[in-house]
Amino acid sequence: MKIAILGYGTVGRGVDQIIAERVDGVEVTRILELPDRLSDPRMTASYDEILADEEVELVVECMGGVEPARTYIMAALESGRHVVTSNKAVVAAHFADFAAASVASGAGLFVEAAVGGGVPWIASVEKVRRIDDVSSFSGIMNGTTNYIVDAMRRQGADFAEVLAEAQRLGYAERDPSADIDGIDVLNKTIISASVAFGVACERDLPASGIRNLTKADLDLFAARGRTVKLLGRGVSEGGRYAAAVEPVAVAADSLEANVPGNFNLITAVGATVGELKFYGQGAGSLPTGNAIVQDVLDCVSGTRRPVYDFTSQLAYDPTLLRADYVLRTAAELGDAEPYGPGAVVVRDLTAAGARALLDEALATDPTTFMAALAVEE
Ligand SMILES: NC(=O)C1=CN([C@@H]2O[C@H](COP(=O)(O)OP(=O)(O)OC[C@H]3O[C@@H](n4cnc5c(N)ncnc54)[C@H](OP(=O)(O)O)[C@@H]3O)[C@@H](O)[C@H]2O)C=CC1
Ligand SMILES: N[C@@H](CC=O)C(=O)O
Repeated sequence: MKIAILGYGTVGRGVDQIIAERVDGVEVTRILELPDRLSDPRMTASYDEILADEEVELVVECMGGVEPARTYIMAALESGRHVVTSNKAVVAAHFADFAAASVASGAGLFVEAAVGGGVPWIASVEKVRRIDDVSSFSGIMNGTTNYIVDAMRRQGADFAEVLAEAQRLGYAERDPSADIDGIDVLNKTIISASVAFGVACERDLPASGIRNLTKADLDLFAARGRTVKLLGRGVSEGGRYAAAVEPVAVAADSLEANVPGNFNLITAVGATVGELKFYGQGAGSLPTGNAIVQDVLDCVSGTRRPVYDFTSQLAYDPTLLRADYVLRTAAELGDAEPYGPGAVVVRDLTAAGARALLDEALATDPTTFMAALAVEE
């Protein structure tokens, strides 16, 4: 099969390298690149030229961003080209439109690499759903922030320095605010909830990140047998679902606490299968390129052709996610109990209520950090 790659950055190069070195029967014949960087005979700056090439049957989109990625993906699907994308921002924003266009034209839509980098998460959730409803999912879905927290915790590294290293290694988003403010995990959580629950997921989910996390915060939690991980979570029960993104203070001996570097660990729960955990590199050129090439191979062989159906009648109910929350803040908060030096705990908040409380605290103390307390098993 002849394919085109849109965007020749960290992920696009990884895809090209893996196909060139390890895959027979797939050829990258076209690459969309910016006009001042046409360094390879396969490159063009014209997407129309790629669409006009009838030999190209599949388009790999790894440019990032919402536009023009949305327009290019829709045009490919409408022309009957299969689409494989790693771009969670555009999928989270337009998943239902892409799914409808894919069904209408019969072209395949593959989004494995958009969540969990090299971890085969999306295909596994699809497989779980052949037998079980997914009752919950939860996990570390961002390599950059896991890399940062791991280095701060194990090496006492400085937040800004280690973020710069994650950028150098190709883990971080173009604007790393998306990583450290939880936006990247929000997009991945929306996609995961859509696939896991078969619902057009609410986009306005509670989300917070680790921008204000300090070594002192990690020490505070360590003294209580915990560490902090940024988690995306979703739950579905009784015809309702909820999802959220937030730092969670997990037990120091939990699997999540001990996930190193750029690795992700995502858990799904189904009635008959029970708990399943998926672990691997969540970011980087070759792991993410691998996930894309796996999708390409599924498409070429016809072994997997996801059909996304978002017609489930689940109602969004943010009260399903509740926890106790620790805030390290100089702000005075009602209903708060002491937790440690400079920190308080507020009991039994919804994730949405906690996000509102965080905003209130940030208005007084912009350095406030908040984490949910994971229930001790
Ligand atoms: N890096 C990773 O580990 C992972 C990334 N992803 C996702 O994959 C996508 C790509 O990420 P990544 O490879 O890291 O990003 P990069 O910025 O490294 O690569 C994107 C490339 O696309 C180019 N580009 C942007 N717009 C256009 C356009 N209109 N025409 C042609 N080229 C264009 C960019 O050029 P320029 O830089 O000059 O704008 C850049 O070279 C993103 O959606 C990201 O979220 C998903 C999983 C893991
Ligand atoms: N910036 C993202 C890249 C992969 O999705 C991350 O760090 O996980």
